[in-house]
Amino acid sequence: MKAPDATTGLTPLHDAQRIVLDAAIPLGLEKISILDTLGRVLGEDIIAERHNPPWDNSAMDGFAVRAEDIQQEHPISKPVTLTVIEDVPAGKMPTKSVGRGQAIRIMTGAPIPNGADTVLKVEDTEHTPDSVRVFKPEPRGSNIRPQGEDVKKGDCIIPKGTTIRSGEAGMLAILAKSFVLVYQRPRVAILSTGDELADLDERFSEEKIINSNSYGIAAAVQEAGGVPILLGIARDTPAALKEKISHGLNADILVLSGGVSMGDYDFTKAVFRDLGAEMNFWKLAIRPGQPLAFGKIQGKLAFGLPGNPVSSMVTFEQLVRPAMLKLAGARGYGRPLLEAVFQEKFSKRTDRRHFLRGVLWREDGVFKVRTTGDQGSGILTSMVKANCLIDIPVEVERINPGDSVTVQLLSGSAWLEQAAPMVSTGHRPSCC
Ligand SMILES: Nc1nc2c(c(=O)[nH]1)N[C@H]1C(S)=C(S)[C@@H](COP(=O)(O)OP(=O)(O)OC[C@H]3O[C@@H](n4cnc5c(N)ncnc54)[C@H](O)[C@@H]3O)O[C@H]1N2
Ligand code: MOO
Repeated sequence: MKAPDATTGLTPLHDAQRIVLDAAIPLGLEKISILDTLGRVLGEDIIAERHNPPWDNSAMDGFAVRAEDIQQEHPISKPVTLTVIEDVPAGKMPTKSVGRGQAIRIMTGAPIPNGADTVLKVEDTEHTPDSVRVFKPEPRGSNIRPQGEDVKKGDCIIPKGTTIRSGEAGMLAILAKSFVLVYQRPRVAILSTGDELADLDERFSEEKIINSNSYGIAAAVQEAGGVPILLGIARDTPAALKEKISHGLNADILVLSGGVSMGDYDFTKAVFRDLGAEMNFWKLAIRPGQPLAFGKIQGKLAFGLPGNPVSSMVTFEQLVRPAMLKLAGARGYGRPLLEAVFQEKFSKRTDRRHFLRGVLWREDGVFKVRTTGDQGSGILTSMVKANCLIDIPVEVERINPGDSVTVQLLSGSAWLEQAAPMVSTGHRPSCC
């Protein structure tokens, strides 16, 4: 790791990410039902034990024929007539072979009978129960889906480390895998610190503020595929902090928020050290989210995130989420990235990488992005409005409208849904 920058004393995010990822070791495996696999990471290679489709089958409703029987010079005026010898619906095997001058009526998905090498679409024919007239000759092999065109027996179809989506779930069913091995979901214990905090629904006096970080972080944990365990609020004493932390050490990751900066009541660092953690305390070269503690306590990853609500969310995104994904066995640890055209003026000092909360949309075939407005680290509405984080590198001092920027897409498809109404007005649709 590079030492913190000599003039600023700040540690590059990239170095912190490398240390965190090096410390994160994938969890064990468990066997689960196919119905529970959505979003889980596969812990085994899925090898096909049979072909899909299992046999050559028809891609159309029509007639299975021999190509050589339907080649004709004047199909409209002198169509060939074939004798229909059998009906094969999907789910039945043919019992007869197609001989010269013969056809078998066949439905989409049904196995191709022996002797046939081509399927005619029903709408290109005239037919009775016993005969079919062919008005449009098809080349040999038309409308036949060959055995194994999708999956070949013995091939690795879904590799270990794949996150299961609907396509993979369907494929598991095709391959008759009703139970599969997946990585365990990371359990993340969440603790908020601070005497100023009151918990949601608690009766509290006017000097208190509601603990929102625990709930934002819990949702972020779930979105990353983990299981949140809420430890509540620790008061600002080392003893209270230690006691609460001890409850969280059954989890795989411990995430604290608050108490990591320079205040008289900021004990996170000291308590982490007392608990035997080999501690990294960083002043990260990012904004928001400068002060941050990270280490291992009794083998568990422990993060002390900054208390400001946006800072805790942004540092979760950049450090905790990647660690969770590595624990969960995933192959990639980052969000999807896009290049977009910045729509505003922005300037900053060249000491920190900034993560601006942004609104991304597509207009005239181009991705465009603007900020959500004020970017203070206590302005949580900036996260509510955002569908992306705009990543402004450390060394960049100024961005002008029309400049290209990199954005990290936040969860789901919100950026697509929001695009249209937000573009024209620049605001969220108002509440009713
Ligand atoms: N002298 C310095 N002061 C501060 C520095 C610094 O470098 N030198 N850094 C500032 C930055 S940047 C940040 S970020 C904060 C981080 O402070 P802490 O992690 O110690 O957090 P707190 O002081 O406990 O709280 C900060 C702020 O966030 C609110 N908060 C805390 N926990 C929650 C919660 N669970 N839910 C909602 N809001 C929470 C808290 O009330 C404060 O307003 O330090 C700066 N100071
Ligand atoms: O890092 Mo603090 O998060 O800038 O407010």
